[in-house]
Amino acid sequence: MAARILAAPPDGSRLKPVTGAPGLPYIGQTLQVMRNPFGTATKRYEQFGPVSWSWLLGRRTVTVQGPEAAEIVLVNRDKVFASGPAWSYYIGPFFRRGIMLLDFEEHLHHRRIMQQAFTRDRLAAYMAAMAPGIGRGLDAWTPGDRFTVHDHVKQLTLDLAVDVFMGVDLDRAEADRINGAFVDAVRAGTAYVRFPVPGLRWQRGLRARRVLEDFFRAHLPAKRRDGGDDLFAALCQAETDDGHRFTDDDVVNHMIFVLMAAHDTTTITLTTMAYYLAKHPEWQERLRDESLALGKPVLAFEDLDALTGVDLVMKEALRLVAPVPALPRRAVRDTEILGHHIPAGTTVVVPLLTNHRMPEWWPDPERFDPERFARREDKVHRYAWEPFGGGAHKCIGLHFAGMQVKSIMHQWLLRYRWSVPGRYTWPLDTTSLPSPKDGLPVRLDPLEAS
Ligand code: HEM
Repeated sequence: MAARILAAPPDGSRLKPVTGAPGLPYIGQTLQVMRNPFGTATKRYEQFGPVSWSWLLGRRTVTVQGPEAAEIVLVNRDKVFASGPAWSYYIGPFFRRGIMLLDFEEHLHHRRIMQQAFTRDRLAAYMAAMAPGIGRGLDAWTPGDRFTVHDHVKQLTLDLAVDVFMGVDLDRAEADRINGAFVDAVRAGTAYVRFPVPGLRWQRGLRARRVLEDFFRAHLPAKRRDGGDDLFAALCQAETDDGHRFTDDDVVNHMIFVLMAAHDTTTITLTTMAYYLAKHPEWQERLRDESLALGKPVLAFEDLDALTGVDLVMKEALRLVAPVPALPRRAVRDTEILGHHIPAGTTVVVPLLTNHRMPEWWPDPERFDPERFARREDKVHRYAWEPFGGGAHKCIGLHFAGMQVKSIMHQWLLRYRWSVPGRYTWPLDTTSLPSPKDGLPVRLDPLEAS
């Protein structure tokens, strides 16, 4: 494909233009990137280096590969890369006014209030609150030959979110309705047709947003009145030292966003861990031995650092399959990245999914090798391993995520052993957030019987 420049650098600037093989206007490389993100990224890097452009989902998009460029964009020293306008293009109608869609002063204001819902004491309370739900959820799993991990884990994390985040009792039908709305809202972000057509992703996303807003608005007055240990109550009560609080609209918008941010990402992490632990039974046994050695049916806050194996496997799973595959930003002024001219208004994308498998930064990147984190291969660059992003928008829930993933994995390892046939390779769908097309069917055996 013919190489073309994005825009000529200003005269006398000594900057280089961004080059790329943009493809057809609007569509460009969308299909290639979604269907084969790794192959497409490698080819691009070989041809154009770390900074290149193409049409992607209707936008002229600069993709910056590798940790050096990622650091420039995410750390954002000159406040030139805005998150809101970039993310809004993909998910704005469904997740508007979520914290990730706010920028600069306003973002900082909301982030300082939200931080109150993620203090150490709050985290310890969430962790204690989720333990019984994890046990109940896992006990309800039916062992067998074709147990679909992804679907069951998604159900479990949603049920936990209802418990720990919302603190409300929902019957199965209502929980399913809310889960369905989240699924539709997330999938709408990567719709090819980006306006409402009945039955297509975009329209389903808009309908889902209404369902979620009505749901949280209906529960809000009681939550403000009664308080509680859940995240919903925490957001209602959160107050900074100088007395700033969230309005009702803020609480609804943040709840919708945080639930989405929390439940899909941990589901993908656990599913990826389960896949590699099925492919590498020696690792599954090592983790199980550690959990057995702990001698506790339920993981406590102070045990989080004790399970070193699960920590390594979680990190490696997040490297191999970054649950948030790419982070978009919009340049609000003319700027530069690694000596390339980026005109104001350009969408810039940091591709976490493919950055984590660059052979330039990771030895044998396709290999599942959790020990690489014990050897600290990630130290090659601060942004080589970046599943939680970085800078002002760095994941506010990263400790929560670790806590939830480890709590679930601990109880899971103590109850079940799981396996896949030796020749099985999962079909990873990368057209939205990454997930296995087949739901990851495994053979699940109760521990005492296997
Ligand atoms: C393994 C699980 C998770 C992963 C991989 C993950 C990843 C990320 C990433 C990459 C971002 C940055 C987005 C950007 O810069 O554009 C982010 C932001 C965010 N995450 Fe997570 N996340 C996870 C779990 C969670 C959980 C459990 C919660 C809440 C309990 C959460 C809440 C948020 C929020 C609120 C933001 C926006 C922060 C801001 O804009 O200031 N995440 N997450």
